[in-house]
Amino acid sequence: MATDSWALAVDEQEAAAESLSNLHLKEEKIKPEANGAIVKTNANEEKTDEEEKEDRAAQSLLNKLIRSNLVDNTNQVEVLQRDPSSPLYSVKSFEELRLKPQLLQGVYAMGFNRPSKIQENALPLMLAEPSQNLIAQSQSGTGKTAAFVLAMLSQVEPANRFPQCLCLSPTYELALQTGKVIEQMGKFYPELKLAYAVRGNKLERGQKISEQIVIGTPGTVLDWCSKLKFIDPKKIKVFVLDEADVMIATQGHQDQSIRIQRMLPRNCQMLLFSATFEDSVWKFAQKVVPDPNIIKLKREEETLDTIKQYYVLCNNRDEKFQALCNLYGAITIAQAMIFCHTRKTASWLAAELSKEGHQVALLSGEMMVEQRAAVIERFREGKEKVLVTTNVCARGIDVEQVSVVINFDLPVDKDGNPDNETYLHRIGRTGRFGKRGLAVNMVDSKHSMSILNRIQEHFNKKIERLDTDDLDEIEKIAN
Ligand SMILES: Nc1ncnc2c1ncn2[C@@H]1O[C@H](COP(=O)(O)OP(=O)(O)OP(=O)(O)O)[C@@H](O)[C@H]1O
Repeated sequence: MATDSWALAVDEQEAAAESLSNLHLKEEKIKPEANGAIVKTNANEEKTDEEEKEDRAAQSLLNKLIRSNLVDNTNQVEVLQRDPSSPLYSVKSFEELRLKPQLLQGVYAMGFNRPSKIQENALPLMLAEPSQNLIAQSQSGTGKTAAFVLAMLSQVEPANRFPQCLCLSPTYELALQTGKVIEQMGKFYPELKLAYAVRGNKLERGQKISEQIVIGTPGTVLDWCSKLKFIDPKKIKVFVLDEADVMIATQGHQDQSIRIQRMLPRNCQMLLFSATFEDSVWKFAQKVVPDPNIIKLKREEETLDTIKQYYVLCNNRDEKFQALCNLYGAITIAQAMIFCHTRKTASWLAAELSKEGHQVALLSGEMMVEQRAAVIERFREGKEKVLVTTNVCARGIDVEQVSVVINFDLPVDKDGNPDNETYLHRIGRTGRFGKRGLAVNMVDSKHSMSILNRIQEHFNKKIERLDTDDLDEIEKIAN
């Protein structure tokens, strides 16, 4: 097994390097279209060390860039009200929210017909009088951004030329994405202006900003509120903490957010949104949102119940490749994702498949975020049917319509043990929305066979052997 442990060491190094390089964002390309906000977009000035290292932010951005629709979620919403007598009810239409006409126009201009589940529950609460605090959790892509943007836009008074709503985002790029939603939704309010408090946006000392909404990263917002005094925090009516889970993964952001929150008036409405609710997020949420109402919408459970799982026994990488070629016709009936452990294997495999005349896409950690988004977008549109990628690179990215997953390498953790969570996450998405999923695992050594056995035991689900030289068997799995 000497070669195995050596390979694992190489893999580990590559995987670590991959996660580090995930945030090589091409900042100068994204230009905010803020009305009146001046933003200097110098990449070097913009990034902090923490942001470089943080790859959750890149995943979140990728998901935002590739997503054009709401994520379907049939799970129930859990609502915990602070005051049980407060009139909390769900709304089924945007009209029922009695939004200002300009906002209703903005919502419809964005193509939204009715509120999403989180919007339906959170909006009446956020718009209630007197104002209420809220902690809301719902998976990425379920409409949280639109929800708090509507809350900010409903409460802002455009005639007042000073900041009234403050929104914190974990990174520059995520701040720009949210800024775009504010601009789109608020476009029928011509007098409304938005400022980006991000590093690189240098204003003259002593200046007071007149934009009614400020969106930015915690460090710069803190400077603008305290040291530089561009913003009077006492005049803020609505304070939003977006992507709290991504936020606290970045060192320093948590403390800065708390320091900003302490400068705000007592009656300022505090809203906190997160895609997940680990303990750390929850603790942070309770520190920055006093007396909260809580809305939770669970992520749909991933399950292996509707998925046919197979393994193919091979002796080496070339045999795995041959087996994959034998399977190719069957797997490309649907869209397939092929996972490799390292970038090197992924690049090799994509090149070999292309040489065989197959059209495949490669998603790799060394690509810039926009390049990765473009690859996933093409795949999502069905322009390529097969996407070759690594686990690190594809972690946390939702590609909903995949119904075939090939583990060219089985998922292992950094100690070389089976990574059951990743296995479930990769495969457990394939059979969603009633579609049947298919998973094929390539095994090429005693070591990988033992990993497969441990995965079987863990999930208590049998993984059948598949002979890829047997055409009848291949036909069977395709149907
Ligand atoms: N009511 C709606 N009707 C139709 N589309 C919507 C609605 N609300 C949001 N969307 C769209 O759904 C997608 C996801 O929404 P949004 O970005 O608000 O989700 P999110 O929960 O904030 O995601 P994240 O956790 O990644 O920030 C966006 O493309 C958005 O334009």
